[in-house]
Amino acid sequence: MDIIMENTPEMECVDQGEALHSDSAYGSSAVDTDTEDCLTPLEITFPYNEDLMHKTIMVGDSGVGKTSLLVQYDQGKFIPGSFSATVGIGFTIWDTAGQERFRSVTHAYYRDAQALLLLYDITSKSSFDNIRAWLTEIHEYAQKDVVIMLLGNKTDMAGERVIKREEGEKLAKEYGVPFMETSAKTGVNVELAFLAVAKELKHRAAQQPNEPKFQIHDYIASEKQKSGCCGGYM
Ligand SMILES: Nc1nc2c(ncn2[C@@H]2O[C@H](COP(=O)(O)OP(=O)(O)OP(=O)(O)O)[C@@H](O)[C@H]2O)c(=O)[nH]1
Repeated sequence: MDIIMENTPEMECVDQGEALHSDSAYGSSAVDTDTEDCLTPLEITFPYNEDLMHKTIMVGDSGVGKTSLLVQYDQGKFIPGSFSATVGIGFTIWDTAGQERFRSVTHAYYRDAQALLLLYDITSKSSFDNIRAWLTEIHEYAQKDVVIMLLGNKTDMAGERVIKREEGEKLAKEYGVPFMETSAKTGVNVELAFLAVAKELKHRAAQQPNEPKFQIHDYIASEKQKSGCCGGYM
C-alpha cells in the first residue's frame, strides 16, 4: 500500500524527571533527570483513509523492534542497529520508546489511541514476561474499545528463540487479542499486522448499525491461509 510520509517539525519535549516511574515492571534504567528530550514525529497518512485519522501506538520493552517493524512496514527494508528512541508515525502510529523516561508520555498517548501494537521479542523472556504489565497499563490508560494486537517479533532469530509460538498464542487467547509472529528483518507478517489493524479501524469508523462486525481474527486467518503461512491463534 502506498503511504505518504512526512516529517513534522517538532513534537513535545518530555521532562525526564517527571516521566520516571520507579514502580514500573519494565526495568529501572537510570536516567539523567535534568535534561529534556524531544520526540520527533514522522507522520504517515494512508491515502484511502486521509479523512480518517486513527492513532495507533506501538508499545513493548526497549529493543523488541518497534521502530524496526515500523521501518520495515514503511520502507520495506530492515535497517540494522538501534534507532534513537522514538519515532511517531501515523495513520497515525506512535512508536513509543520502551524506556522509563518516556513513560509519562506513553500514558498520555494511550488516552486517545484507537489501536495498539504490543510487541515482545521471541529471544527475550523478560520482554514476554512484561507483556502482562503492559496490558495492565493499557487497560488502565487506554480507551475501553482500543484495538490491541500482540506481536512476537524477531522470528528470523530461530536459534535464539526462548519463547515458543504457542506461549504467545496462549497469552493472546487469555486476553482475547489477535496474535502473530513477525520479523522486522525478513518482513514476515509485517504488512499483515499493520493492515489488519488499519482494516479494523476503518470498518469501525464506517460501520452501519445493522452491518456485521469486521472480524479481525477471521481476516488474519484467511490472509494467512492465502499465503500458506503459519497457523495458530490470531
Ligand atoms: N534479527 C532481528 N533483529 C531485529 C528485529 N527487529 C529489531 N531488531 C534489532 O533489535 C534492535 C532493537 O530494535 P529497535 O527497532 O530499535 O527496537 P525498539 O523496540 O524500537 O527499541 P526502543 O526504541 O529502545 O524502544 C536493533 O538492533 C534491531 O536491528 C528482527 O525482526 N530481527
